Amino acid sequence: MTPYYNYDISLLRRTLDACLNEAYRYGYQVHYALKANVEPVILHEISSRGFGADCVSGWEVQAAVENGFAPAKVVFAGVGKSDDEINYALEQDIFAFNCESLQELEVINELARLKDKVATIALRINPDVNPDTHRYIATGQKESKFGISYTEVNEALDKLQALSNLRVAGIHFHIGSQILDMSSFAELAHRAGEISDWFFERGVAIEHLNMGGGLGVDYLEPEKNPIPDFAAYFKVFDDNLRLRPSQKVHFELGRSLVAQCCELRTKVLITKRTGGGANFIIVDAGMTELIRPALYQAHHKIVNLSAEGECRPAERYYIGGPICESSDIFARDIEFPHTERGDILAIKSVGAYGSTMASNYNMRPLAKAVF
Ligand SMILES: Cc1ncc(COP(=O)(O)O)c(C=O)c1O
Ligand SMILES: N[C@@H](CCCC[NH3+])C(=O)O
Repeated sequence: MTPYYNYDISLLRRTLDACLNEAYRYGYQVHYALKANVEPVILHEISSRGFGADCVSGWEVQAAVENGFAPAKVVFAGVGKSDDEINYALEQDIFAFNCESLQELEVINELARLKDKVATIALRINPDVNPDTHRYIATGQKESKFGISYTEVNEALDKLQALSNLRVAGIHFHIGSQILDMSSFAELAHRAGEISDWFFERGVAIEHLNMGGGLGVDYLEPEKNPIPDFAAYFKVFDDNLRLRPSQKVHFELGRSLVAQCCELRTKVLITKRTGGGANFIIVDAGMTELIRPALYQAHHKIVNLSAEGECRPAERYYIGGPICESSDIFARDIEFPHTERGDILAIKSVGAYGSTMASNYNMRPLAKAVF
């Protein structure tokens, strides 16, 4: 039955409660970013606690609504939304569209007009903050494809005068993912306050400031730090984000809520030595179940469950999957207990961007989940 995703629902619940306790302290609303994980069991755990949803496609909006998230707490971002996706979200009366370009403002306005509706929107503004993370998952520098740039905000305001089927209620930011350096969030909070003031000075009352997501997790020592430091994270915003009366702050957290509650269990198929002398373990999971190492050189801790409680000598190993790609490698030259064909390994911290980024490449079936 390997490979399969093995979930720890108790850890998920503790993580969600820790997040909510800290967010409530400041009256913050957290929307769960569905792109991280869309297992219905997981979605129900999250929606039943009152989290909102952050979606990046019409299908995610549908999954959110079908799995208990209130449409009035759904936000819909995305640099390219199709008319069908926008129409579906309009019919659901979602909380806000996070708009990422001037052209998108016109498109949503027109589709709302055809339905005789007024769509609530937030402008996703690219704050030009460059966090310390892999360049493929940084999203808020000025070269990024996401959001409306600083230089276009004046033009956006002019355009909005004529778009009577839109109501601008918020501003939205998302600087990237797997960010552990709180100073990037402090910089974002300052920038967001300045931008909100800029709108007020021009007669646009910003009701909500959406800070996006991005809080990172400990991939090196997941057992030591299973629950991210939500207290420090929200405090940075409380300390650095200057609010006007009645303004609300929203977040879109994905990884930090679900990454640690799942491991990928996989069986050793082959052990072999390459011509270059590398000692290889080939397992039955591959980049089809977890693409993060191949795509971002991401590190995931791996343990040999079969060796637990045994006294096996340590060796140096490469651990890879069966996929016909040289990048299908989970770990390179790591110290690991002596491993044999048939052993079961656990690849940790795969609850976020594991199953949602899975593929059928090499005609492999999607792996099952066990809770
Ligand atoms: C717009 C937006 N919001 C929220 C998230 C969730 O990010 P994370 O999983 O890092 O919290 C992402 C993904 O990076 C995103 O693109
Ligand atoms: N998929 C990425 C994060 C990007 C999230 C979407 N903006 C990861 O696995 O780390």
